[in-house]
Amino acid sequence: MGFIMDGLDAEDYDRTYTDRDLLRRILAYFRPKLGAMLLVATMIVLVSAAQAALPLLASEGVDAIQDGTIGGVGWLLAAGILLAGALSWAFNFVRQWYSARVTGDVVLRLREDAFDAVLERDLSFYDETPSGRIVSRVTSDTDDFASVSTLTMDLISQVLMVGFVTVLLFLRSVELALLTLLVAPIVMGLALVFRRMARSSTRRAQRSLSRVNANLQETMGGIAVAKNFRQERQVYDEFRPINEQSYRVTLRQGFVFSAIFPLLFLVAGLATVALVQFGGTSVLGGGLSAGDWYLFLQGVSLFWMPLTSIAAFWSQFQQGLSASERVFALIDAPPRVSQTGSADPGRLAGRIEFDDLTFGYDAASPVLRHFDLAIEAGETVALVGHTGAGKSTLGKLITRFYEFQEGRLLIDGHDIRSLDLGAYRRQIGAVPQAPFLFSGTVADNIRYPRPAASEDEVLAAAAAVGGGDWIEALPHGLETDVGEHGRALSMGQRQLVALARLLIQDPAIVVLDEATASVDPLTEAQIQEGLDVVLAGRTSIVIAHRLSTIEHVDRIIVLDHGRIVEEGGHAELLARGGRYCQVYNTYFRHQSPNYRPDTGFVAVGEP
Ligand SMILES: Nc1ncnc2c1ncn2[C@@H]1O[C@H](COP(=O)(O)OP(=O)(O)OP(=O)(O)O)[C@@H](O)[C@H]1O
Repeated sequence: MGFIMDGLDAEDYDRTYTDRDLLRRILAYFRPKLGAMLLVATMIVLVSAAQAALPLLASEGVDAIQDGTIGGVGWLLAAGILLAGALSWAFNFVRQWYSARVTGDVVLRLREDAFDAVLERDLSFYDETPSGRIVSRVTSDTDDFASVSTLTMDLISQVLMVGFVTVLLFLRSVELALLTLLVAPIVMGLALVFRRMARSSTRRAQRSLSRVNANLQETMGGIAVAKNFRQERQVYDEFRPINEQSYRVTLRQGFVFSAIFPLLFLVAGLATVALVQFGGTSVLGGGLSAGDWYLFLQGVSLFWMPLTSIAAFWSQFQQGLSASERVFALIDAPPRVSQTGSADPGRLAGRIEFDDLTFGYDAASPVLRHFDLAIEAGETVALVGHTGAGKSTLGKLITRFYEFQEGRLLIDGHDIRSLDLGAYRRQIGAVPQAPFLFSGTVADNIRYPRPAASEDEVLAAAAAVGGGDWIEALPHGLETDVGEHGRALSMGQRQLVALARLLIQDPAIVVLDEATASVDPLTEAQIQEGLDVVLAGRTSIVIAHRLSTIEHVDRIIVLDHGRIVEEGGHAELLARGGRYCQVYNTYFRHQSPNYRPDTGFVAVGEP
């Protein structure tokens, strides 16, 4: 199937539930709504009885016409039909209203649970799963699930009506009733065969849709870059096959679903022909009244409607089932980061020790092998090294976003796995290269880690960073709106906000991925001053990209392919002429204020 199925594989955490498990999970969501469900069930019975009464009354009318008594009972029958219609409408209204409420409440809970599960996932989950796919599970999949419950109630109502009609038919003529029923197993058999095909094609259609979503999400996220490089065409070319795949998979699904109808109608048509033939002959022979025959012909259409609609709804039903499967898989995905204890770490001093630690994003190809490193409490360490050396990886392990495979990671001498994760993370301040700001004001963003922080605290934090001059440059000071993702602020200003935010958080350990984007010298100086304030008294691990940082830290650690190849102070390492000098020549030399092109190289000795 090649192209059509490319990229539609399950996510790592996807699983297939048995129908029983799935049903049990779904029912668990409905259980708290038992009262409303009972009311809906009662309404369903009443609606079905009222609807089944209609053909019965009409058949009485036909009989009355035949034996000439219609003049006497006609108005009574007409009133009865009117009443049955009105009651059926009223019961149906109550049923629809309550079932909409039940469904709405269930989707509300399911969506909350799914969103909760998403928030609980480790960062590794977000690295591996495109955000569009996650969004698709929380939104459209839960919607599809809602349609299952609505359909289930519709189906129950129809099946009940079939029950009433069947009883009526048997009361009138056992042979004709048996003839009508004879076809039911054939239809059910067809529906069962169809079930399996429908479920897998639906699952693929949903995956292809979430692929479209993921692509759109990524495109929107990087639209500025795409436009900058005039890559709109390439973006379009990437989108086209994904969209086309979704089209083909959906078409295939449509084909599978439409194949069942002609078959069902054929079987239904044959059964009706037989009834017309047998019934007609019986009426002529006097074995059956015209009214009964009419009832059978009406009954058979009432009887067929639910069966064909089961098949018609099957697509949505399957869609809903596999949607619920996808939502439950998201909710049930086991965490990668597993804590063995929940000890309260108290206020951390901040000593960090990697002890013979082995870690790989993929366990088969470790990034760190038997890695040892001790960072003392309050020490500021700069990690340097070529791209892919493992600098960010160390940060991700300290922030406990990833689970390592072997060895130990000790925080103040305690195994990191034994700590209460929430309490531990609250004491870790992580600043990514491009700090993320939420929509709102600068003050809101500074206050983010501690919403209860007072205005004065926010102002003090902002003022402590870079002398606070930067606040005056903002159009409305701390009340300036930062725009979506902080786009209304310059890169430098966003970094200053992130530093002030750290002061409000007051973490014991800071993991800072320095921005590579260059900022003007004034902002650079403000950031440096801000860093001095923010990092003072805390253990700091800086993935260093700025010369001024590496000149000031307590210790520089040079990483290469996940190993420490050199460590020490800036001057000491420069004098040594080793690996640090290579890194320095490549990344830091040109940042010196006295830099002239092709100057400032530090001699590197033979390794
Ligand atoms: N989420 C991930 N999944 C799989 N492999 C990853 C992931 N993140 C990093 N890696 C791999 O791990 C290795 C170390 O990456 P890491 O990001 O730690 O390097 P780095 O030194 O921080 O590089 P840079 O300076 O470019 O950020 C690289 O080979 C990289 O390809």
